[in-house]
Amino acid sequence: MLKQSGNKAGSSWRVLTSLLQINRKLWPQYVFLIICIILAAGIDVAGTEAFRRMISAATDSNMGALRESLLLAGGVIAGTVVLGSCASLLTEFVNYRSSVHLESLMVQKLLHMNIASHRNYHSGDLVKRVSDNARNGQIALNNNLMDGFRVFAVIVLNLVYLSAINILFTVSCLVVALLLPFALKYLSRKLNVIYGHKLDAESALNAFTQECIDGAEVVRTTSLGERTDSIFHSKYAEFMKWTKKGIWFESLTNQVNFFIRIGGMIFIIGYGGVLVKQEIIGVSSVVAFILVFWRMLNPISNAMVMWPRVQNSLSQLSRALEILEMEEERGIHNGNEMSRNSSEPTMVQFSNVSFAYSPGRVALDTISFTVKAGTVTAIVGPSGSGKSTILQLLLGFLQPASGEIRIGSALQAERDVLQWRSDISYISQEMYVFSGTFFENIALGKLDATLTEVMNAAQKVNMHDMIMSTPEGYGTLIGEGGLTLSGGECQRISIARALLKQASLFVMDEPTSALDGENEAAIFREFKNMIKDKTLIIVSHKPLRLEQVDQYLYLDHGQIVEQGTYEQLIARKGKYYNLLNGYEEEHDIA
Ligand SMILES: Nc1ncnc2c1ncn2[C@@H]1O[C@H](COP(=O)(O)OP(=O)(O)OP(=O)(O)O)[C@@H](O)[C@H]1O
Repeated sequence: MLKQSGNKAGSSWRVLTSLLQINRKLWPQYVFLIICIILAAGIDVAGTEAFRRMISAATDSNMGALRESLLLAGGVIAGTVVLGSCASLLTEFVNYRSSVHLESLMVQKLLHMNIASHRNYHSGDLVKRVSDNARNGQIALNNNLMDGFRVFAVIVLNLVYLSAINILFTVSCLVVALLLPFALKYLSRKLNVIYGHKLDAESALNAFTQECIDGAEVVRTTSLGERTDSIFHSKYAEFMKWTKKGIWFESLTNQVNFFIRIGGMIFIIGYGGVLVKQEIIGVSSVVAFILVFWRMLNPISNAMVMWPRVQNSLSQLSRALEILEMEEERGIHNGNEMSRNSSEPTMVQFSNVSFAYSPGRVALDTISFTVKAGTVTAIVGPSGSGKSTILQLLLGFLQPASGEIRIGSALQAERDVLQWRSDISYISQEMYVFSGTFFENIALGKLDATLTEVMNAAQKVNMHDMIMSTPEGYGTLIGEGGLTLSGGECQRISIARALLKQASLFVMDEPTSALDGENEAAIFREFKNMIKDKTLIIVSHKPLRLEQVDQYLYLDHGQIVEQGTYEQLIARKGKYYNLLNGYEEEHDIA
């Protein structure tokens, strides 16, 4: 089952504390930013006081007091400019650093996470979690939290200031202002639930869209078109349902916000007028109250929509954290053992190995075999018999439920998985060409490879002439945005990559499935030269009939049912014999 929903990482508080830990190197910058915000709120209060004094001085015709209040206003303007610039520069800095840091942690995690967990997610969903949820969620959270500090500081400092003028008036105004959070609490909670559903629906829609694009050929060449259309529309309708609900609730939130603002202002003007008439406060103080509340209502209104926004960014970030909490491959960070990384041939041994992808569905059932150093073993058998599972276990992508796997004297369960893999040259069934040049793609097998080494490898897989016929030769771009290669050419590139690695053990999963007879023969001729001092394990659907294969393992329903040389299996006239006969008849091979 592919995962779509992302609220596993837990409560908002847990997401917040995890992010604080992740960004601990940025704590000094965060603290400095908060100090700037508090100082800016203090300057805001000083601005109101300067205004109040100006009005008072003007009504009293006191020129000395007017000059002083103008000086104070000048200081307020200068302080606002300096602190505002510091705060915006720091905000940009922490936004950039924290989002890039989170994204890079996620990319590292994706490279190191257990392959079984990786398969639980759709690739489109993973891309969205890294490049959208992590980046936008982190930036939105920073901005919303800093807005929160700003609002808190503005409210507290302004209330202290107003209390110095008249406590009763201040408390009454505060009560009116506090109506806002209570009125909007219910709406915010609803909005949060809606945002969660909307994210899930959007994720499911994106994953399905990517599947349609990736499988475009299959959709077109089968009768899937109409079905695909109807699934897309139902997913789109689900997404739109939550989008519309979200818009409606946002609009309701804004309306409630508006009415409380206007009501509050009417209350302040009315009550202030009564206090002036009773000569308890002066007109300049009422103006100060009006100014402060006019300014405070904005932060309070923002505070009300801020919590749903914080919730939205936290639910985005919980999808990112879910990836960071995934189990990594065993021993990935140990690095305390020296790698063998030798090109000496080595023995491979499976002892009583069992594996099940899910309880009750056994893929491999207590299998044991030995591949002697420097020999070639072909694993054959019908589809679903467990051939690829053996390779996945050998490569350490999967862990056996029971039994042991050894390369030479090294026991897999005791070794760092990266060092273990450094001894293996793997040619996968899925040939992947990265976006880059021919040189870069082949040199992935050996990162310090020279052009001559890369050319040698390309020559061995019959690709050199083709590469030299392209405009830039080995510098020609291939993959996405570059030259498009055929399946067979991609396969030859990945074989060249593996040849360059020069490991002690070659493991090949259907290595020539996309090749025509001529290229297949050429590659196997080359293998013959290459593998004369190597151990080689080949998995194949086809009943490979290669003269250099020393041992065949015939797999059926997760068990090795036949084992021996070509001659032994033919003489036995068992399952391998039948498979070979059937294949040769089907392909008209004499
Ligand atoms: N990721 C997976 N999750 C669940 N079951 C799986 C998974 N991969 C393989 N299986 C099941 O495990 C069994 C062995 O699969 P495996 O891919 O090893 O067979 P195979 O012989 O390599 O098949 P093929 O030749 O078609 O590639 C099959 O029953 C298959 O359905």
